Amino acid sequence: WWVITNKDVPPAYPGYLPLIGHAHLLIGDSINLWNLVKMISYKSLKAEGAVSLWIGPRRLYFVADPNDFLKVANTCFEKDEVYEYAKPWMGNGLVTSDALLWKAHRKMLNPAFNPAVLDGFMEMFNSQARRLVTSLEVEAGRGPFDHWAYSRRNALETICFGALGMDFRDKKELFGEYASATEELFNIFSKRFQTIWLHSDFMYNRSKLKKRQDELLPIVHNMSNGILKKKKADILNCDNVRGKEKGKETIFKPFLDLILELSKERGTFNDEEIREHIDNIIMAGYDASAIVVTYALVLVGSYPHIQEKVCEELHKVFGDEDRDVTKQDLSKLVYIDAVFKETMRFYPVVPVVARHLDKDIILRNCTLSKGKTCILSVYGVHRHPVWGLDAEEFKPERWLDPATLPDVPNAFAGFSMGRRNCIGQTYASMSIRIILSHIFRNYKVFGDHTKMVARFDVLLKPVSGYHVQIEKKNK
Ligand code: HEM
Repeated sequence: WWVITNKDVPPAYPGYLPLIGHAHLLIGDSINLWNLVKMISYKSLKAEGAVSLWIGPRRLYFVADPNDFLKVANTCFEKDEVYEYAKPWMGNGLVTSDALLWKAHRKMLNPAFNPAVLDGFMEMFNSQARRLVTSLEVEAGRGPFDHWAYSRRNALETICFGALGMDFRDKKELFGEYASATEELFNIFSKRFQTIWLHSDFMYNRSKLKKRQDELLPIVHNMSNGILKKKKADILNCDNVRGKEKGKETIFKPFLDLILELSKERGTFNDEEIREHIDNIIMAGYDASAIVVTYALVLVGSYPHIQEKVCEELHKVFGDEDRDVTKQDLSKLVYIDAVFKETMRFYPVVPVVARHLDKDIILRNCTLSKGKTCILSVYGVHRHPVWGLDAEEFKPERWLDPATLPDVPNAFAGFSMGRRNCIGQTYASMSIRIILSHIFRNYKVFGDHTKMVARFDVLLKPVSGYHVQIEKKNK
């Protein structure tokens, strides 16, 4: 009642029940959870930016206003306690670490992800994109197929090769095992969140989900431990730690090299911390990038006029040449860039992030109090009225003219916002735009995103209706 009548507090979301609050709304699978996230986002937008929710006695705020999102994201850097669920996997890597450690480690890791370092990745991004194009050949002209499986494997190879300097490209089994273990772990975290009694460690530690988690963790840790062990052995043998391709040294410097150099020179990271950073980079980077490629193909495949513009632009820049995409090409491929951004706006792969409020925050229309959880809705920000009446439409054109973009600078949150945003965003943006340039130069794509069903399983993942058909283009 206090919340309903106090104008300083975000209004309560409908459906509150005594004792359990809104926990009953969580019941169901991860498709229901996604529908719930959308409904709460729209309600928050109607309520001028935010609503209050209760999971049992725990109070949560749900914020969907762009400026409020940024204010919370840049005021409180502490992650919410749900991130603790992932700690047995990711330890104190950047995604899950507490604010104090995060500040120190992020400062040290930022240089590894800066655009100048990433320029050295161009050749590798191109050769990985070509590898994806070649692997898709078997599907050309053969009807709808699951292209996510291809882009996921390719993205995992790219992250291992580019970020960690390890060539696992011919180890099929490793990928299959690792990818299904990470998929199941995400699913376990999501189920735990949806099952209120499993929020307590006491109950969770006695559950079947925890047992399964304990079986899966060695699979994912073996991969990162293997990478670390091999890298250290290479260094001891004075083998060059730079990325190597087909026996020749390439110019890119994997992120792991920087981490290892820092620990050697300054004793900054111990082995455990390095392993945790590896787990975070792989986990945070590979599937999110693969899913964006997946959504982009379905969306562009759904709109022939958009695909035509993509192809016109590619023809203008490359003519009939099948050459690599250069940095200069990327700056000319403005429509592909618009497709990439609009895909991320339309289907945000990370639809919400959560912070723990370590201080009171005064927002435009309400005050959030210290000690509570704040869910920041990327989806809500991307559907905010600042995007105009056509916010529900997939329209890459809106990105081409500043006049058709929102007049607030914080209306895009695909990589979160503020200082604790995605460290890998330039990597993701470069690699995805290069992949799209290669795919649309080689294939015509057909899809129908209106049939797509998605689920919220930490990431926003497609469940069905996302399969596309491809036809090889005559060169
Ligand atoms: C399109 C692909 C990607 C999307 C949509 C994405 C999105 C995000 C978002 C929304 C966050 C904030 C998460 C939170 O606060 O809970 C984040 C954090 C992070 N991302 Fe990404 N990401 C992508 C690709 C990558 C790649 C390729 C890498 C690594 C190479 C990466 C590494 C990270 C790391 C390490 C963090 C934690 C940053 C910190 O807390 O300082 N991401 N990402």
